[in-house]
Amino acid sequence: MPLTCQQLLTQYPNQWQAATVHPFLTQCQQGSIQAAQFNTWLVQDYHFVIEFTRFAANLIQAAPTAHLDILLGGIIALKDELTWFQAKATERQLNLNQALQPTCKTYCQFMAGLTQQPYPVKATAFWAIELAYNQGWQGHSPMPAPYAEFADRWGNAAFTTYVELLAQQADSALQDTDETTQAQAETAFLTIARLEKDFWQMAYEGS
Ligand SMILES: Cc1ncc(CO)c(N)n1
Repeated sequence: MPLTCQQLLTQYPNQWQAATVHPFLTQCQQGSIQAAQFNTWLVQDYHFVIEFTRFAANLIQAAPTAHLDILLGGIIALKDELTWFQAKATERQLNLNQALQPTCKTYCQFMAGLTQQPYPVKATAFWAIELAYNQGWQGHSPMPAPYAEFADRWGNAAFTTYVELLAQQADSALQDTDETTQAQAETAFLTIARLEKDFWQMAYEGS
């Protein structure tokens, strides 16, 4: 039986919960997050999304033709997202040219390493990274201003649909793979779960 995205979620509920439920999100929802902590997350996530965009390009390079339409839609969303991050940083008078924190650097290096993996592993990882934010922000919605627009960006229903389509594409790529590739996809999923948890925590560790 080939591995599926749903199977990964069913098999590792605790790891996935830790990736998508965190005091950072709870405090955004309660409006009690410290500005410095939110700003740390924002600047680091901007850098993360830059690297994620490069990963998306690499995924497209390896994708079967039938998967391009959904992935190109993702690229358009990332173009908007990068511009939006810049606008949010300007509003908050944040300098985006800050050094990457160790956790962000580790996550970016992990994504760069995924480019060496076979397409089914890349597709599973791309899905998991988007699902983490979709579920994390949606699961702590609604949020009060000024956090509502952050919660909506990743928690909105259209984004949920996009993530479901990414799961279908990853599932179809996983269908015809050997056990080694499936094990690599599973390892990537678990690494992403850990890095997502660490990424929320990072907001409390630097400024
Ligand atoms: C850390 C992290 N994970 C996932 C996403 C979703 O793209 C993001 N922006 N940042």
